[in-house]
Amino acid sequence: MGQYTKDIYRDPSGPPAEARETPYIRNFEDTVNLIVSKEPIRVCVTGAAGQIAYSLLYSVAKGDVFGKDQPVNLLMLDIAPMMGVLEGVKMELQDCALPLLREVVATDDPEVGFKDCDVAMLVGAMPRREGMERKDLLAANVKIFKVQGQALDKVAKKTVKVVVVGNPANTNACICAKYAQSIPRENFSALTRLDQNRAQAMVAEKVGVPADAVKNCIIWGNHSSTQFPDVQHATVEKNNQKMSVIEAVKDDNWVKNDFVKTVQTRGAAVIKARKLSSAMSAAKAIVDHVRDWWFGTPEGTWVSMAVMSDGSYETPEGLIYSFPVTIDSSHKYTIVQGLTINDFAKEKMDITAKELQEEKAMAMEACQD
Ligand SMILES: NC(=O)C1=CN([C@@H]2O[C@H](COP(=O)(O)OP(=O)(O)OC[C@H]3O[C@@H](n4cnc5c(N)ncnc54)[C@H](O)[C@@H]3O)[C@@H](O)[C@H]2O)C=CC1
Ligand SMILES: O=C(O)CCC(=O)C(=O)O
Repeated sequence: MGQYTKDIYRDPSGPPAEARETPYIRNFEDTVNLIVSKEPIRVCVTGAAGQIAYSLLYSVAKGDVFGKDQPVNLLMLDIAPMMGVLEGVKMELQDCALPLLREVVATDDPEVGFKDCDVAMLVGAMPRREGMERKDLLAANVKIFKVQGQALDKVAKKTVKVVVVGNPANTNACICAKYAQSIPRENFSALTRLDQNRAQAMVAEKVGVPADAVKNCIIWGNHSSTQFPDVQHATVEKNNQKMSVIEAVKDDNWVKNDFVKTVQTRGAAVIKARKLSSAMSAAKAIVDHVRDWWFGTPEGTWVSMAVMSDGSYETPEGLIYSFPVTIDSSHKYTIVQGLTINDFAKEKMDITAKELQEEKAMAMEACQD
């Protein structure tokens, strides 16, 4: 991949190089100057030869996640038998001629893939097939995350932000964090944004508004069929009026039954229809998750992320549990506090916590082998 230099894009009529320490935007050329003046960040995507990565890598490389002025070095990790395929993905990325894309590395060595990385998107793992629960993947996949945790611990930046996507995502993230002791716990998360997006889209359809008119749907707990999609605190804007989703939907039975069940089992429904698990929507959700972690959440809105439980809402500490969080401009998230939890919600939140405790126990055992 050719390296850009500031000189190639310098505006000849502009100030001399020494006066350009502070980037400014005046015209197209100055925008390009701004891009070339930023240091590339190092982003690792694992499972890079797989179906989710095929959409995700393009989005990252074209600026959907870290912004249109942030160059990226892509570190693509997969297993040895996939190196041929990965070379093809690398060629395609190069052939996109993307201005933000700098170095592209294809490797099967986690210590190369995670070297000095700023962000790690851990997608690589075995996907489930029709009829399986995500926890059926546990024994096979959890060991991948032990090895990757150890490698992150050794070679990644201590500020690295990690999102685990490979299932069972919450428990894999828990194991990854456990084996990366030198990296703060709060730097590890698992993806429940796809579930949030599904919930948001379902409510929007029910109310008859665009998806972005619905805010603050929550996913509590595990990215599994025990998760609790909750719209008790969500809002919707319809005909220039903001109201609660409960008020707009006016169907308590739907909110408590059809809605919850459909979101919980949407992954399985996609597998049944496509004979493959969600990929386009998963890649979009990863983009949403990491973009919000990087830039922060807009005032008055929260997003769902599975993060290390600190006991908020009486959840057991030490699980990677999905909560509503707000994020500030320095990448720090805070679990939203003080939401009213009714008996219906409490029961659902406990069920998913119990499943996570069981998964964690099984995962710890699998990691002893
Ligand atoms: N949390 C979520 O919302 C979602 C999670 N998923 C999960 O994401 C994972 C990936 O899904 P797809 O991309 O569809 O699967 P895929 O089978 O198309 O790709 C997975 C890739 O991971 C690679 N891989 C396996 N072991 C690896 C290792 N140790 N290191 C690096 N790469 C490794 C495989 O060689 C393959 O290229 C699955 O576990 C799936 O269940 C999928 C959709 C949503
Ligand atoms: O359902 C699965 O096991 C794979 C895909 C997934 O996690 C999802 O679509 O939510």
